[in-house]
Amino acid sequence: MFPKITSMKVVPVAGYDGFLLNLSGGHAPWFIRCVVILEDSAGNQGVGEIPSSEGILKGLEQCRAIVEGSTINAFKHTLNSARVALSKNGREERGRQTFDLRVAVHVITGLESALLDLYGQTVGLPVADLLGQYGRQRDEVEALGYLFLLGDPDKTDLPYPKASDPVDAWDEVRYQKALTPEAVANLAKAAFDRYGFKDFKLKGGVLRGEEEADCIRALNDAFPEARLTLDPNGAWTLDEAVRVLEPIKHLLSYAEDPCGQEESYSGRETMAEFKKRTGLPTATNMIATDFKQLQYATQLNAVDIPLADCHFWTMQGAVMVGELCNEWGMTWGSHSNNHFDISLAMMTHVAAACPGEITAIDTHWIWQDGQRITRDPFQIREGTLKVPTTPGLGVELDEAKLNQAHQLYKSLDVTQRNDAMAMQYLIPDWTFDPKRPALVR
Ligand SMILES: O=C(O)[C@H](O)[C@@H](O)[C@H](O)[C@@H](O)C(=O)O
Ligand SMILES: [Mg+2]
Repeated sequence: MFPKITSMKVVPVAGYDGFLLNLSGGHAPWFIRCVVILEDSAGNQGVGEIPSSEGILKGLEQCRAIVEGSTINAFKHTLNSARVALSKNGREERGRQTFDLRVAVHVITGLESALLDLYGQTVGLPVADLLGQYGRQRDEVEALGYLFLLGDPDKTDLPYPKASDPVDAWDEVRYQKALTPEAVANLAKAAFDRYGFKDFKLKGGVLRGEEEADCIRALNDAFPEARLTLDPNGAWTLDEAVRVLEPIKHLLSYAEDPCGQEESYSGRETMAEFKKRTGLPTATNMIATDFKQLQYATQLNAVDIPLADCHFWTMQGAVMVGELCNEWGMTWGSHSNNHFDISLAMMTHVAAACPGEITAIDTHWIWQDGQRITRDPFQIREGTLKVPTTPGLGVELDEAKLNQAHQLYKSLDVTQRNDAMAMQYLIPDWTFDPKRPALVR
């Protein structure tokens, strides 16, 4: 007899964040996530982590009756029932912010992770070994150093974290203003010293394109061997994207969402045109975010690297994208948002199960490192994460830390990420414009 799910707990949590800038504005001093905890009749616990929003919390409640009482080995049936129930809420849009605003796919992923965690513990296999057609493909997953331009926290009265007891340079620079090529190179050096990254990505969509290109030049001077990329989240017009990136294309391994929807052209069309004009490979987490969009992106030859973040593709869906990439001569990668350590584990297992050559995964973890909700978070060493061999996800909740993060969430009265709030300290009345870098007003 397989165990049954005896309870489903949904715990919204919050952690602290720096003043990271992007097209959507500036990160608040906190970020919110949602932890799904399933317990089964064998006494095991399975966990999942996803973004949090009112819609996501409601969507999880909508699935409670489907999940509780279900048998572990029937997890696909359970997920399918959840999918069918959620699809009745109607069609959803990703939106034009840098982050994905859909509900159903996130809800399914939260449940899927916790169910896979439990199923893995029941059959004695790590989640990576259960995913996809082929299971585990590698024992180590490469991560890239995800750098951001940083606003000056002293220009706000918000409770941004400070380097009170820095253990190294990373602990200091990640909380300070960084708006110049030198400051970006310093961030990279500090991140390299702690984590050993071989590749770096700079979040763009903040300064003028040419100024961000200068940051890439500074990164290349500091790390001539590193694979570099710049991601303005589609802020630039096609012409601008070509103008900005053509002079530095020899320094980039690919361009992430350099352009997007523009006048009567779709983002898939402008990206295809960008590739033709520059010859640069492209990556996206904005214009190929479901299988239908991926199909059109592929037909148009708009994207080389779909960044299939498991939080909005589902874990099994993200691996399926990896399998398609492997068959079709594309490269799989993963996007990320601010996250805790359960998500780090989810992304590691997913990346481990994608066949063929994949690109180093995004992770915001370096901005959150030091905060945790599991006992022993996966570590990034020499730019890589080890894929565990223990059954399930290989993480154990730290109830005290989880409760602390939940108390922080409760104290905030925030149910949706909002990057405009902090940005308005830098530029009064600032509002989001998907075609204008955040500081270009
Ligand atoms: O500000 C951020 O955290 C980023 O812009 C994300 O919202 C975004 O999704 C990013 O990770 C991306 O690759 O587009
Ligand atoms: Mg991106």
